[in-house]
Amino acid sequence: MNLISIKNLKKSFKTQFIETFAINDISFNIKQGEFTAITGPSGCGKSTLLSVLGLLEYADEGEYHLCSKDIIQLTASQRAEVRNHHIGFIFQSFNLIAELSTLDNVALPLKLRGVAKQEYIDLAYQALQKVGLGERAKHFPPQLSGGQQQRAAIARAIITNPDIILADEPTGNLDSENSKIVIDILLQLNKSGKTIVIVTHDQALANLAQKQLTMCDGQLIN
Ligand SMILES: Nc1ncnc2c1ncn2[C@@H]1O[C@H](COP(=O)(O)OP(=O)(O)OP(=O)(O)O)[C@@H](O)[C@H]1O
Repeated sequence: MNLISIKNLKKSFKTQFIETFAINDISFNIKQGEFTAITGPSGCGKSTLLSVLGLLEYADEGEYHLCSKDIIQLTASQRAEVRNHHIGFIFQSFNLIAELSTLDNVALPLKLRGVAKQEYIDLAYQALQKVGLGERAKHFPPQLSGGQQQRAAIARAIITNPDIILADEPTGNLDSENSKIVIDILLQLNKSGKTIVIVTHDQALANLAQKQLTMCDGQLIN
């Protein structure tokens, strides 16, 4: 079953003097349970594509079906709802909130859903334990190493049990040892059935994926 279906997708950025076609007529499908890597040179549109898939950016043209739902037609609040229920996002720079404890960061997507306090605390502990961070629940992000922060970000991404995890250069800010830990967690999540799409410059990481989408100048070249 196709979890994601993209057809003739386009997105450009207009500044005063220039229009950049970041995504220029792209079509592809991603099946449930697939591990897909998006690769390509700097500036070819990888992050823009992931942001459109994650409903952080709007496409200009084309079709996007997620879980058979037509995403393009949705209002902003419907998109937020889809994001909260179906998508977990992992960023290169972790994007944890420094003023919240690790536990509260991880619990945030459930708080936004209105889940009861004891339930979100229990689930956040479970998610932290899954990524080997149970002992760090009360620490604040600045008190964690980069690798630990990314594992907390993964716990935040999986706490809602999303259909799909989108990761933009998830190992980009990590040393090789922490990269390996994060990659192993992503592979484990994929093994347990999660659909994963990563953007990466790391060809060794891309080679672990079942499918590679290679971009160049806003287009797919494979
Ligand atoms: N907000 C924006 N305003 C104007 N142009 C943008 C904006 N975001 C991206 N672009 C342009 O769109 C193109 C694609 O950018 P994108 O960040 O998607 O590339 P990328 O492949 O992820 O690059 P990198 O590997 O360096 O992160 C680039 O030419 C970039 O300059």
